[in-house]
Amino acid sequence: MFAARQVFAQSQRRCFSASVRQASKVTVLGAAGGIGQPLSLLLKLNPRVTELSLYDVRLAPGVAADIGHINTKSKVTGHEPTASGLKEALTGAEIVLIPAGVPRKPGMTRDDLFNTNASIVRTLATACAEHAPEANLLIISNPVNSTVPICAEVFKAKGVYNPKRLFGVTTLDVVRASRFISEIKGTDPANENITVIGGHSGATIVPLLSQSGYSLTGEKLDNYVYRVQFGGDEVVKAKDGAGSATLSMAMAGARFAESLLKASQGQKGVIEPTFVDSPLYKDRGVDFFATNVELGPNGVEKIHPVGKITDHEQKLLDVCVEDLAKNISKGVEWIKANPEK
Ligand SMILES: NC(=O)C1=CN([C@@H]2O[C@H](COP(=O)(O)OP(=O)(O)OC[C@H]3O[C@@H](n4cnc5c(N)ncnc54)[C@H](O)[C@@H]3O)[C@@H](O)[C@H]2O)C=CC1
Ligand SMILES: O=C([O-])CC(=O)C(=O)O
Repeated sequence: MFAARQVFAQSQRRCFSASVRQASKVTVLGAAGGIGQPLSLLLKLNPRVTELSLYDVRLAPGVAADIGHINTKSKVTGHEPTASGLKEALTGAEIVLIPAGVPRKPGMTRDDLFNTNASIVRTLATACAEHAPEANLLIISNPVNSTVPICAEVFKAKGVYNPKRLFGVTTLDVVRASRFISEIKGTDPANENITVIGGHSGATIVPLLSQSGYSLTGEKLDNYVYRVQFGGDEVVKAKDGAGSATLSMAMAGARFAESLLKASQGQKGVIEPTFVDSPLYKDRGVDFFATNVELGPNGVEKIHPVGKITDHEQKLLDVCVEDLAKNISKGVEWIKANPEK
């Protein structure tokens, strides 16, 4: 009996160590930018990260040297666009975050960034498919609604696409939705977790206040929804030509990476909203959709359905799905016409 129990305990330990990672290399592509620097700083402060690899077309070794002096255990390396720079930055990564690309200026939509950022993301996704095909890929570069489908096509073309490992980072929408309702209701934002579904721009961002038991109506509801959908524009306007959200985005990206690390290190019930390859609206031409997603050692563990919503939320959702279908097919068509050479 005792021997049998010992064998069982040993096999349990083996199972645990097979699925739970002890070393976690995290790579940031675009690490010297407005988001990249504070994001890298927050990752350096995270004890779950054992190696932090920073790549940018400029300044990454400098950022790495600076962050590397912080007295936490993780090793920090900086990589430049040399012949082997991207390969070294990516090899062995468990998580790759991509905030590389240009940000908006006042008067621009996220879609106005498409022409520049699509090719940056294509190049970086190609390198990820070659050097870190099994990593979790977290796309921050806008327009997320189109850059995520571009990455999926790059991975498919290389024969390494795993839909469970590709994530558009929409965490900032949830962070804002939670903060803004706490301002209205006088609650602690740390206790708010408003579900936000859809995509990551304007009308594709759909907050589901009703699922948290709130029932704003009329102008109050319209103002709230508008603020969540166009929170990014608020920051773009306030920065007055110097870019878009960087610090709140760094926090949101670090939170999402932390959740993935927790899940890969064995924690159960880790749920984050994220824009993933999703079955929910494929029949309406939408292959990617953000809802709450349970994370696990293999990336996406379970995609939650939208759940019960009000008629008003359903109207917002219908507009969202129509816009998203266009954003997604724009990315797919572009990458098919412009594959990486
Ligand atoms: N998903 C989201 O919720 C959010 C997304 N964003 C998006 O994140 C992106 C980055 O924004 P910021 O950091 O403010 O811009 P930034 O201009 O401050 O930084 C971008 C960095 O990317 C680097 N870069 C450019 N091309 C590269 C390449 N081929 N390889 C590696 N690095 C490259 C640049 O050198 C720069 O350091 C923008 O597209 C922005 O719209 C911004 C806020 C929120
Ligand atoms: O608004 C932008 O361009 C940047 C962004 O995605 C956000 O802040 O949500």
